[in-house]
Amino acid sequence: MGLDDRLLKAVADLGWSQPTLIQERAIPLALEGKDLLARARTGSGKTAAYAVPIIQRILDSKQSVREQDVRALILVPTKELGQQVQTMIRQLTAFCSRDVRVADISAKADLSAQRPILMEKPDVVVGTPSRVLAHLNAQNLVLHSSLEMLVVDEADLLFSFGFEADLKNLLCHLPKIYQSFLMSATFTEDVQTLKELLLHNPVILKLQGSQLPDSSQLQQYSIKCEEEDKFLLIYTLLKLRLVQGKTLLFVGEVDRCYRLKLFLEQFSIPACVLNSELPVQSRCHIITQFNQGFYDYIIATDEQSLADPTASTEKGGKNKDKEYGVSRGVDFQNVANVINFDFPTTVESYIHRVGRTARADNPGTALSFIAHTELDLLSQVEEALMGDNSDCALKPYQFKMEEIEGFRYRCRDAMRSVTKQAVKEARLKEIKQELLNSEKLKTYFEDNPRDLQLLRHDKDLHPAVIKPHMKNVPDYLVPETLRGIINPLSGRRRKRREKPKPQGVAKPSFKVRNNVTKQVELHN
Ligand SMILES: Nc1ncnc2c1ncn2[C@@H]1O[C@H](COP(=O)(O)OP(=O)(O)OP(=O)(O)O)[C@@H](O)[C@H]1O
Repeated sequence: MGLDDRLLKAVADLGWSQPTLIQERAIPLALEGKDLLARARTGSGKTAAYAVPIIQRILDSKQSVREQDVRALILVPTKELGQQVQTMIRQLTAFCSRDVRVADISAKADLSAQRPILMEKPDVVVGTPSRVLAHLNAQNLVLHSSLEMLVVDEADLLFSFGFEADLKNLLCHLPKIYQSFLMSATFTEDVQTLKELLLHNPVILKLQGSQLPDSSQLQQYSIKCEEEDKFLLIYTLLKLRLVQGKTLLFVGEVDRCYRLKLFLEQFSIPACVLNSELPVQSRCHIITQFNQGFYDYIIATDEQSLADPTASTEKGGKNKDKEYGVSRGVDFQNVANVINFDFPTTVESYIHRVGRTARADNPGTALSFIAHTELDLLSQVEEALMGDNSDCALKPYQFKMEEIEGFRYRCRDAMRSVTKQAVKEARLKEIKQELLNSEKLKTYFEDNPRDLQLLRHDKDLHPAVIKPHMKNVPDYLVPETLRGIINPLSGRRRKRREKPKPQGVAKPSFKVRNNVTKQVELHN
């Protein structure tokens, strides 16, 4: 591709031996100066597909003596994504960081606090449309003469996050001519509108019919179970370590995050929660630490309250952050499993959630619990993901619920402690805790940017109600078919003292044993 050696060295350090399909197609076209509209499935490496040519073009331009100026603007729908894009660009510019400077302004710091950063005119600015517009209006950022490249990442989400007006206003501050890239996992009407607004004669790259990797990389299962059984099943899967590797558990509402966390706590299964009420510093820290292997489980809500930005004014929603998005675009690394504890409400949401696993070339598993009220949604997802030969992407998860009946008593016992009041208290406690953490993080990381190991986010929220015996699983409760192959006692305390695991390829996730008579009939 004729890329600068410093860029190639950074790519090599990232361990990327070859470009992904979207990168192979998009980078040369972008280097030629073409506008691009790219749709590629989630996790396919879209960020580098635009970041590499941007960096290359900035490096090229630095060969002639030019004034330092903002040359590229990257618009993202969420703060999490903003931070992630900045990190990716920093990694790619590790060997030319003086020549290509990047600043992410999506975090909710004071405009005036971010002003000095923008005054230095970083080559690349990353931000949400509302944030960028605020800086443009305050004249902290001036783009009308310098901007050469504009990226709209996760373009399908920008409008649904309520950024339409901001974006249109923002365009008035841009020069007449610049190169644009629109990146999206799905082509929606909103993307079409954006295309007309931003792109001139674009090359359209529509790379994959399927929006998720195929079954050789991503295995998808569903199991029908009602409310109590969901808790029984998740407890068994996690406690008996039938689910292995880093796992994202998605629930429908913020309350449910805490309900599930408190429930698992009873069995000494630690988990972090991630939702729009937590401060952005904490959210980003949780994601970073999860990527570094500090935590095995994150219980997350996704965009439910976000699809409708007005939800932030509704009862109970006033603290929600409309620029929050966990299932969209965030690069959780080496996630072995996504579990839909509550089924998502739209097909797109399913794709974005499940797209957090099986990223790049890694394998992954998705398991969805389906209550009878969610059956219609399941059919919609199945229809949308139907393969060319009418194969259903989601296979039934063969699990003999009757074999784990013995655990029901414990499960009910634990559920009794998770009262509405306990959930309410936990929710408050967590937010207070995270606000404190967030302050600590802010000041601490200003001085120690490399040290991210300061705080944990998976501490117990309600230690008083935990009964010590619940932590262990007596042998007689373990289904005969599973005895000898699982080690429920190997777990938390010992593990937590371990050093963080090195990053690596996600391991096959759900236990498979040939000697288990169909109890866990999963991958080979
Ligand atoms: N050429 C490559 N070889 C190997 N891994 C890569 C390559 N390019 C990117 N990756 C890795 O693939 C993962 C997914 O990349 P990225 O986040 O850019 O995907 P995406 O297409 O933007 O996904 P989403 O739509 O979910 O945001 C990242 O962890 C990234 O480091």
